Amino acid sequence: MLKTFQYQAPFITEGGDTLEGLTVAYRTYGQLNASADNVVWVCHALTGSADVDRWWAGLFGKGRLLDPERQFIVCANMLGSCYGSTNPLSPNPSTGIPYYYDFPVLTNRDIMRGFELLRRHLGIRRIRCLIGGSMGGQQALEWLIEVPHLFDSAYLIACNARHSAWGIAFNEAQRMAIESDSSWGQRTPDAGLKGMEAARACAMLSYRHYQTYALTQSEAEEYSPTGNFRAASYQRHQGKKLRERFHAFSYWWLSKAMDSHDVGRGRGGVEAALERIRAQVLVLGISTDILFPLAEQQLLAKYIPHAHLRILHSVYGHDAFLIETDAVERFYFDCFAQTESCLFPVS
Ligand SMILES: CC(=O)SCCNC(=O)CCNC(=O)[C@H](O)C(C)(C)COP(=O)(O)OP(=O)(O)OC[C@H]1O[C@@H](n2cnc3c(N)ncnc32)[C@H](O)[C@@H]1OP(=O)(O)O
Ligand SMILES: N[C@@H](CCO)C(=O)O
Repeated sequence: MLKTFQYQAPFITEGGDTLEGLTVAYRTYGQLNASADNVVWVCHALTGSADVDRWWAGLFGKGRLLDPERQFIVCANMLGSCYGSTNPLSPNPSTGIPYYYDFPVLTNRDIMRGFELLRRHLGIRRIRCLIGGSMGGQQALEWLIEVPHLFDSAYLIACNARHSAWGIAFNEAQRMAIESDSSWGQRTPDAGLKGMEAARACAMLSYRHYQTYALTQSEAEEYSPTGNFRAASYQRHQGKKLRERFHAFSYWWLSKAMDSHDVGRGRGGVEAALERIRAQVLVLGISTDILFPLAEQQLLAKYIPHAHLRILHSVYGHDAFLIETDAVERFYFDCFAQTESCLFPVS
């Protein structure tokens, strides 16, 4: 069941804006044990939600990496997202109508502070393992740096210390697609949806890889050179699929939060920031990830004091972390099985 936490004090963003009545939606699975040392916190990616059992179903269940019979699992919807937390379509308490374009630009650090407020509200004092992939991994990093002694271990997948010029360029191209929709600018919840379809199709090129498309979307031997190509119909399907479950406001604002990502900001640079981390950290990179290339995970592993780097060889590109769940789990157990940080001992 989705629960909500409402923060009573004004929330001041990194950009100096104030949000009143901040809401963080979250789900918990399993029970906190007597020694309160079985908390696993999961940070979701761009269009995920607090329903980690749905979007990471392959990792979830008895005997799996995320096992509610052994762990107390928390997953919160990131601020700005449209799955229950405060976002641009939430009513502005001072007017009673949605913020729309007046919503402040949030940073990954703001989003992490939303998690931290929820953590205190829930009375959680230790986190056994913090797990995040992609944008969720970026937020997990922010948290590991900001509150280093809170965490025993972390699993950071396909993420980076600072969003790259390449990543920002991909996001800007997507925002341009949304902004070119003639309905963008209207104060209605469905503004920009057509543009968001194109934005998602553009994003797919960064979430997958040449090899993924070659493997799954190549034409059969006999095909019409002037007809509809499989890859073209796939792109359109992905756009429509997102349109049915997301809105352009969250998409636009979350892409800005991703652009803001730089763990070194105000902390003396990336290297100094990463060196503050105290947890045992497994960093996983994906061989075909063109959005968060391996060099970015190598940099994390170089400067995080207790880091282990592993590489998942996959044809699925960046999104392999959502698709190749057996491999994601295996890397975790191979790395942590014999350590105290392991989520459960392997006999
Ligand atoms: C409410 C919540 O809990 S949020 C949950 C949803 N959000 C998330 O899961 C966020 C993270 N998840 C994702 O990004 C994605 O779901 C992933 C990466 C895990 C998997 O992506 P998918 O789109 O499911 O996989 P894939 O790339 O193989 O595409 C399969 C889809 O494309 C369709 N497809 C494949 N080839 C073609 C084609 N040539 N033409 C048209 N459609 C095609 C398939 O029929 C399938 O459609 P369906 O999902 O509507 O059944
Ligand atoms: N496919 C992911 C984004 C990339 O991690 C999502 O839709 O959340």
